[in-house]
Amino acid sequence: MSALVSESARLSPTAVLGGHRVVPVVVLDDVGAAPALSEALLAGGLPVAEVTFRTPAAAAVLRRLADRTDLVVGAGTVLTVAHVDEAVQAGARFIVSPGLSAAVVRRCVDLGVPVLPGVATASEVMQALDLGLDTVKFFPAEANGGLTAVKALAAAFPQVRFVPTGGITVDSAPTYLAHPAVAAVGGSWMVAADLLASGRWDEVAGRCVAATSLYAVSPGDPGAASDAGGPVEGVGS
Ligand SMILES: O=C(O)C(=O)C[C@H](O)[C@H](O)COP(=O)(O)O
Repeated sequence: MSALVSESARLSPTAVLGGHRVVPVVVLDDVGAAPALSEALLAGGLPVAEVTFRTPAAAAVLRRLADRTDLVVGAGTVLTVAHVDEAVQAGARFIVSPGLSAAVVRRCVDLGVPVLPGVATASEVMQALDLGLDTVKFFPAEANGGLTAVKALAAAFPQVRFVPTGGITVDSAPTYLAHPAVAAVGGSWMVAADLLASGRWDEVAGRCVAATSLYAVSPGDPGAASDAGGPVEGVGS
């Protein structure tokens, strides 16, 4: 294994997920709701959250969620190097972007934080490969051709794994997850804004249970759930 491959494996954003293959994408502007959200995710058996940097409260929400060492919390909608720094300081254990910024990727690599940049085209996959990555988000998945597009990209790039996100539902997720090039999917359906706003935590937990029923968590996966509280530097090591 080359040094480049070894490094990219160490920084794999999916290794940090502890074998989980659905990433709840959270948009929350009420920091006070973070503890209840943590409990709902844990009760639903899906101890993972991507907190999007789309609200002024994002860093504070991320910090509150990351207080729980039994949750793996990352940051989404990370657009700039400054966002990366803010997210990591708040406890983000992985970074997700809607697009591919070499500056964002390089900052994450420098900090030793797994990064999942968004791609929508073959050219962007090639840029990700040039940056030493082997796992990318496919975004916005449904708007860009869905599973048909994933299959076409995977045929050209068999060394790449994809995390389709954007427009995916509990109904469409299984067909994505069944494709060998799909490492995981992201989505907001189990943490929908209306559920969070109205405090329907039982429904959030129930949707998490339904999401986890779509895949089997392999105990042999790198960064397995028992390591969920480990430091970023330990991911995949
Ligand atoms: O900006 C980012 O980095 C993101 O992560 C965007 C989210 O992945 C999508 O907004 C989730 O899409 P829905 O499941 O359709 O709500």
